[in-house]
Amino acid sequence: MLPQRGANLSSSAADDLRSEQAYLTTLYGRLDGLREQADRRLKTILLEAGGTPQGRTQREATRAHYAEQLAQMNAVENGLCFGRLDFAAGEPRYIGRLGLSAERHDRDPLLVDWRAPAARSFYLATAVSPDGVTRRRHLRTRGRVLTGIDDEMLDIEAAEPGGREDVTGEAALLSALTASRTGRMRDIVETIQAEQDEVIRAGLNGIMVVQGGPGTGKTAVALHRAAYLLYTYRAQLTKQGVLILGPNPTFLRYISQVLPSLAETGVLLATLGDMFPGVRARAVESPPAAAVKGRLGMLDVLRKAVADWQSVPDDYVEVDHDGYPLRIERAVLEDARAAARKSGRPHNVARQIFVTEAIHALSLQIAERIGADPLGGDNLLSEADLAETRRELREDIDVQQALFDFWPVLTPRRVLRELLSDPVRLASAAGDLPPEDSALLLRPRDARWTPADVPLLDELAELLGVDDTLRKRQAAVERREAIEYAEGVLEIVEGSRSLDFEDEKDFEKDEVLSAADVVDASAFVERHEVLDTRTAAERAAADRTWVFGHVIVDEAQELSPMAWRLLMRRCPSRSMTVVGDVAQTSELAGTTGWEQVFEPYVAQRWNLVELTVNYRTPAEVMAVAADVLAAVDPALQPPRSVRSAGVAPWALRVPRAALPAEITAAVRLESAEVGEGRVGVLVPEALEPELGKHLVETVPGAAVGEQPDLLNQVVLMTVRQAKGLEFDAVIVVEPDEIIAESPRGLSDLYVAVTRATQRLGVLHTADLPKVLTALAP
Ligand SMILES: Nc1ncnc2c1ncn2[C@@H]1O[C@H](COP(=O)(O)OP(=O)(O)OP(=O)(O)O)[C@@H](O)[C@H]1O
Repeated sequence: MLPQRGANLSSSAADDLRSEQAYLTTLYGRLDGLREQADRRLKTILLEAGGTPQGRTQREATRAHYAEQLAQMNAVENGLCFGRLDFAAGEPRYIGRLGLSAERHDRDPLLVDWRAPAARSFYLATAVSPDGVTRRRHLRTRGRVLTGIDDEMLDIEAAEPGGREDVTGEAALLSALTASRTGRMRDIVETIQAEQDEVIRAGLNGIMVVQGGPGTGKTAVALHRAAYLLYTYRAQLTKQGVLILGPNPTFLRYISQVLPSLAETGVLLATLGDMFPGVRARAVESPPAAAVKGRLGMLDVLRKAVADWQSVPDDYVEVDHDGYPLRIERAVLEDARAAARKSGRPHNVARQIFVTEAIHALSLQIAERIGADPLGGDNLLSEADLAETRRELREDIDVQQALFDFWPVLTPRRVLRELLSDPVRLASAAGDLPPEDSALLLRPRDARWTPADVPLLDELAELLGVDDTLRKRQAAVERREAIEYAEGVLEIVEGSRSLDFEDEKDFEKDEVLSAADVVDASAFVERHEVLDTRTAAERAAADRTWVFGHVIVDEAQELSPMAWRLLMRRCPSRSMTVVGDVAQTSELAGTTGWEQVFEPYVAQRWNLVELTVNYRTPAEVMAVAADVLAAVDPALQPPRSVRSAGVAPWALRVPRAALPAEITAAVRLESAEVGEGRVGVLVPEALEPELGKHLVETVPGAAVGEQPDLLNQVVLMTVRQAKGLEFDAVIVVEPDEIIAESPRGLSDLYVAVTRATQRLGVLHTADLPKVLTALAP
């Protein structure tokens, strides 16, 4: 029998709770049933072995399918069902993190996935435009227990006085917004707002830019959009994968729980520093140096740097070949180089042409010496002799080495490392780069990679290319060896056939097939080749040339033009969601206008969507932020806060010598105010070491350093590190220094003050900067 779908509209609150709990229990029962079924099937598959290569591939796909189903069902254990819609006519509809079908297929689903079209009214219906919905109900749960119900009546007459038209599910939304932060971002699936829903459910094609002020839910929307796209275009996107690019590893950890809680794991979360396989670029460098690396002017520098490795001798070099000295003249190498360059192929690929041309010229030189007709006739060497001469030259180690010296096989890392650490190479490649810029690039040879190096490495990988012939030759050799090995194995099997069965009296040898009867050596190799069982995201992470089905960029305003080139290469279909705020740009090579970014790639063919409501920062704090924003650019509008916190932001002037101790005191006070919540102390870069050291000495468990753990209750960091994060209480230290530290200092201060979800305080030793005078006592 179908469970009764909840209570009718007139039931009492207690009845409602009871009947909704019963429905929840039914849903969990169904989930458990499906989970057991998937688990059983998975175990059966894991016990199967052998079979044809095709059979094994199919089995692997089925295994992955059940494993994924199980992971999804485990992920939605908390908050499985969070909403219900009642309609003027028909059955109520329950909305959850996952769809659950009824056992009988002719019945309506028990639970509708939040991403399904049938769930959409849950996010869009309003009293003015109810779309047939009479009531939206939010179910609050802890584990499998229902703890509360929030109802919204959606007919105008029944609407509560004072209710707001601009938000849906106001009670549930406010409860989510005022909850203490935990150091990990939560999903917002229960309270997505209409303007956010539009972005989340937009189609897959084209570039959509989501511009929104701080706290408008850009990150939340980007993550939910990834989950929506994977649900709606699953076949396409699980194969190609979805990339989410975030600003730094701390931020990635902060958002890392959101997609798993939505039962989606097939997404690659990465920073720019992760985008070159084999390199984890984490070192910090000066913002001006990063800015130079981010500009398109670097393209010419890199091209020249590669060309500089294609050298020629002043006059000639001499090698020993076949017992005779062989002169390799400058002119021969110049001609070979010109031919290779003319091919337009990447350096490592064009190398084949260089070598072929040079060897050809040298073979003629040798023919001249040994094949000259003493009687003055044509050269005595035949075409076959010449081919043999070329083969000998090719195989001569000394010749190979000489040609290698003039056109070496190069890796991006080597070229970039040498370029940035060798003043002679840098000066030669710098070209039109102003000397002060190229001076910023120079660094020690053993310097660690920085995120701004990654687009340069990627660009060099394109300029250098990979000479596949060697790799293919190597793969063919390996396969030949594997077949030889397989033939050996089959011979052993064949040889041991009589031994295996010799004790069996009634054994009819000819009736038993041995391995060699059913499989030849090459099929044997295929069968034993390891299947690639990695997900698209895992394979993409290891492959520089991977092309993603969709790319989502967060804090996109910080990316440099060189970084955009890298990203566009990963997404030739230009299926992208780009979220950011041009008022928050800190990176000097970042952007302050989206047109500049996309014009070169898609001209006008990109969409701009704006988010206008701030869900994070209360009105009192936003009033302070608005003054800072006006100083960044008077044309920019701050987003509208959805709530006020009832707490006025404060500022306190303290003597410089007392600053560390005053921070500790303020942290203690704010910690007491926010209870379980988080306190963030945002400081100028220059003061971070000193103030961080003092804080960890005086506040046990405070997190500081390059990648502080946000799970700690108190975290001290620079504004740059705090990009995209939030804290219940924020203490901004020395705002005038934050402004002075960078040409984008005002934007940095804007970011700093908008990190607060409840409380904001400012500690300063000099006069308050003009933009914060509203805080003066
Ligand atoms: N519809 C919503 N329901 C509940 N919480 C929401 C909603 N939208 C946003 N939030 C919350 O508001 C806060 C800010 O969201 P988010 O970090 O995505 O904003 P943002 O636009 O990326 O901000 P910033 O530009 O400052 O990084 C988060 O705590 C997020 O969970």
